[in-house]
Amino acid sequence: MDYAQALEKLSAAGQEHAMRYYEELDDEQKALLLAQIEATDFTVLSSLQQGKRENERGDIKPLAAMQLTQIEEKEEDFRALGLDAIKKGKVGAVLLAGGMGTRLGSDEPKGVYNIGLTKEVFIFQRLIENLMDVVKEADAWVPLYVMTSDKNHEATVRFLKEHDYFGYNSAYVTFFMQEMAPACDHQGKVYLEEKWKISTSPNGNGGWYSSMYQWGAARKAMEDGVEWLNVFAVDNVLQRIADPCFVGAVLSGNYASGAKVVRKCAPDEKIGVICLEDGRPSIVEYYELTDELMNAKDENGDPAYYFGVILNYLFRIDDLEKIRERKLPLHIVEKKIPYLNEAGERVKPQAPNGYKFEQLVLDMIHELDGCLPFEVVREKEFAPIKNATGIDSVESARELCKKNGISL
Ligand SMILES: CC(=O)N[C@H]1[C@@H](OP(=O)(O)O)O[C@H](CO)[C@@H](O)[C@@H]1O
Repeated sequence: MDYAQALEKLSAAGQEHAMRYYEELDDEQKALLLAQIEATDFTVLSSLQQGKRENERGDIKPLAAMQLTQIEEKEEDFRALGLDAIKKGKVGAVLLAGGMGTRLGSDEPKGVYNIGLTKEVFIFQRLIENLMDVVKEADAWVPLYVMTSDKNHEATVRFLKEHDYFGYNSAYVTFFMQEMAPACDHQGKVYLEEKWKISTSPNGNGGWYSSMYQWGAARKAMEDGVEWLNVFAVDNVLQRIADPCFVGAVLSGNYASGAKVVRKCAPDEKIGVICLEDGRPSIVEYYELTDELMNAKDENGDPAYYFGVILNYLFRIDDLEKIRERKLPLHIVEKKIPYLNEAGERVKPQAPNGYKFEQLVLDMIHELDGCLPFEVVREKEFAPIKNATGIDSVESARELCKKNGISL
């Protein structure tokens, strides 16, 4: 893309200011900026300019989960079915690791964070050790796809190589990168992070399959005979991955997808709740949950929206392929975005100064025809690390690891 084409693209989106330092740049910087303008989808910004700040939700109703007692009754059959699929190489695992450890006070990829007390225990290591349990049980490697981002790709690949993938067979590890979306001020104008670089951030965890496809990793998975993908977050160190029982339950019910859920520990716990939206499975994220939904009760007096997702989903690739071209809703999130001011100086804002645009994995569930909410024991499977201390922190996760006999 040359200067004139870039300017035309920017003008059409009302973003000409992104080239205001162009004349000051050297040739390499000019080329970088032009390439970024070519690659960036500015149409996401129009949702803000049209004044659409929030997702409009449909008619929300409760959705029953398959509960622990029901699972226990069929556990043996589910496990056998799941293990068979894993042995045949039909189940892959997708680690969503595009994020940084910023909230933990680290400048490194989140998975590189060491939660050990007496020895090094990195988040990535914990997750790989969990997956190894299944590899041993099935006596088969589970293909592992690791999603990184522009912010952490090299550091992640280097770290895992240096640690010899914590014993995982590297022939079964594939990396792909998450796409980025521009970040803008409250008026919808993109920020610059350098004179030659527009501020961008990872486009949310809903972009994982299209990124996996664009990088050729999805095609490779299909060619290798993978039929199901277990997507999971980097931050839950008790995460059971490619869990044979969960896989078997989803397969036996012939669902397009499954979601591991836990009973919420408080009405305002920060997890998304599984529900029906206009008759289809869906998830309302915690920051979009209204007081009415939060406090609704069922006929037994229990919370009507009791089950929250732990960001561990199983998807059938055939069904993902059907929805790959569909546009997922955009969630507009207010954030602190470092930027260059009028004088060209770098500013690290203390308060939110603009928006990032994200697609969310939970919206993929709504696009699919079916989803099995599958209850798990939270003390055994849910130890998310979001903060350094307090709720959902390194500290609380360590406690839970200890209770599960994991030495740190
Ligand atoms: C978009 C998305 O997937 N959000 C997830 C994710 O939220 P965070 O904002 O990253 O804490 O993790 C939660 C579980 O820890 C899950 O309940 C929620 O739905």
